[in-house]
Amino acid sequence: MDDYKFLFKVVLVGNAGVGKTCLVRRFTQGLFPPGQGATIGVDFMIKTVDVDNEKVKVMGPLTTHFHTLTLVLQLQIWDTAGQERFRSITQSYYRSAHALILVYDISCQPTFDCLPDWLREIEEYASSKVLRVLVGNKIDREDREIPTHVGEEFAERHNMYFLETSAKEAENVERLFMQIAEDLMKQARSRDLPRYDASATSINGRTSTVSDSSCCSKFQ
Ligand SMILES: Nc1nc2c(ncn2[C@@H]2O[C@H](COP(=O)(O)OP(=O)(O)OP(=O)(O)O)[C@@H](O)[C@H]2O)c(=O)[nH]1
Repeated sequence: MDDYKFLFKVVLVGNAGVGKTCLVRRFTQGLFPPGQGATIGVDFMIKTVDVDNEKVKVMGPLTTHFHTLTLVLQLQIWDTAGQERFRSITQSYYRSAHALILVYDISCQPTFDCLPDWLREIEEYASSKVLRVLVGNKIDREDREIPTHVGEEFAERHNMYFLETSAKEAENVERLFMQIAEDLMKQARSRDLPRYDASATSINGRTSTVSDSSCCSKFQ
């Protein structure tokens, strides 16, 4: 059995208090922390999100047989501080991100108004290939200020995926991260999973990389 471990870096950004930490805690620990304090600098968590098996045909000079590959997918989720004073620290985490989640609070107009500033930062510091997702959080709240279609239009205009979530009510949180994982996995598969052909007698020792900034390796 051969295992391939894919590690993808996902970074959350957005104004202070929009719920970045709560989204991460909901996804990684299944809870909504009471009295969540502001993030200082950057925090990170790892979650193994998917284990997939793939049968591949291995054709040797004498025999042809099937091999089962176990694909293990991990998300390394970086939760950055929204406060301005941490900005120079958090910027340094953009570069190696495979996906960036830009979060605003649907009940707080200023967090939406700041999105263009965040996009400028992303453009300046992140890879141009980064997967960008816009998230309107706190949809459980009744004092909504930003209608869904406004968020949707903004995302469309800037080539981003869009999703509304509630970390509190666990709405769309799993879907958000799983969609990202699936997309990144799709990219990785189309690029770098080893190919098996007539000349391949052994698949041992192959290493798969997700992209130039990735950390993805075969483990024994
Ligand atoms: N109603 C509601 N409140 C939420 C939700 N998500 C987070 N909150 C609340 O919003 C506040 C800020 O949440 P955090 O997760 O700390 O926000 P943050 O974006 O990580 O903030 P910084 O670390 O300062 O950047 C907390 O009081 C949370 O309880 C949500 O989905 N619904």
